[in-house]
Amino acid sequence: MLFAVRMDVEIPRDLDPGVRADLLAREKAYCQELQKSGEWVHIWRCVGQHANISVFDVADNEALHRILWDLPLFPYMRIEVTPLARHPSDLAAE
Ligand SMILES: O=C(O)C[C@H]1C=CC(=O)O1
Repeated sequence: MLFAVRMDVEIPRDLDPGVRADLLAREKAYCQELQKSGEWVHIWRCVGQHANISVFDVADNEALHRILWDLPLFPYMRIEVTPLARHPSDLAAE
């Protein structure tokens, strides 16, 4: 199942710099691990914002929920999930 996910990140400005650096490093490693497994298909930066739009290809809603819940930055994110279906005008669907 495909999902578009928008993640808006807001890390408190007063967070300890070491904690912040560790969180960002763990987030990057987790994201890249899921890209290698094929579940995190795309990640795009939203220009000028600490936000991304990503596409996930996962087994079901529960699998996506688990992935998002385990994001190291999860406590500092607002997340919007949109389930995707093939568009009838998509050439690939013909
Ligand atoms: O900066 C972000 O967009 C948040 C986050 C999601 C994956 C990752 O590596 O960082």
